[in-house]
Amino acid sequence: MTDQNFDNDLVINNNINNMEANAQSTQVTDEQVINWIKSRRSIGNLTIPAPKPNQLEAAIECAMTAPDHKKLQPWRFIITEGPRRHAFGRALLAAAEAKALREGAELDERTAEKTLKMPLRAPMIITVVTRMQYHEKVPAFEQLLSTGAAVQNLILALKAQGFDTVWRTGPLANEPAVKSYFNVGSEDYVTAFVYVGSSHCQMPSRGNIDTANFIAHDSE
Ligand SMILES: Cc1cc2nc3c(=O)[nH]c(=O)nc-3n(C[C@H](O)[C@H](O)[C@H](O)COP(=O)(O)O)c2cc1C
Repeated sequence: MTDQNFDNDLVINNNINNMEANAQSTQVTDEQVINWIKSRRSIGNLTIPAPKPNQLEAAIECAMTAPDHKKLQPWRFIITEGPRRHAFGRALLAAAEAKALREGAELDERTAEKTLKMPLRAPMIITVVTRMQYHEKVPAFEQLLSTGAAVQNLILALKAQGFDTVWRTGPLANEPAVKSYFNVGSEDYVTAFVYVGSSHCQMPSRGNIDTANFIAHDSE
């Protein structure tokens, strides 16, 4: 991002502390944007408010700008809210029971209760599915990665509008009972459950991010 970009058009909504649609906008610096990206933290327990339809739409539009080889648009977004979270919980429980049975184990009552209540940890869950398409130039892993990029855009766009999130998938996400609940084909993947809501929780900052062991320069 150059200073010129910044001067010209970099405006983001500054309503992080004001979840009511306060249309105040502020010009921000490149450094502020970088620090804002680095400040993202996952929050496990979320409450209302959840995004309004226009906020959700904006976030999904951002998700759909993810890099996408051959424009396959392999992603689908399924919104679960309100009482449907109980139905989703029942699907997770059915999945956990089937998995346990398959593995010759038994689900104890505490785990069953916890599983049933999982979707109640946020007022909204966005299930992101990768709908695999055959394309000779776009292997499955690229379609999954593209969906992952869409999820990250979604999360950042929700954060920009004042919402907290956590990306969960867990061992039940692609169990048959869950896929069947969301009408996900056998070749397709539940790529994310993005739990969305609000929180007053202040997560500790990440501190310094040490990149040294993660970067190599291609040189002779
Ligand atoms: C594909 C994927 C699946 C994940 N599944 C879970 C999960 O099931 N449960 C969980 O607690 N965290 C899960 N995480 C990790 C959290 O989203 C989060 O990144 C992690 O708790 C670290 O917190 P931070 O985002 O604040 O750094 C998953 C992350 C990814 C990318």
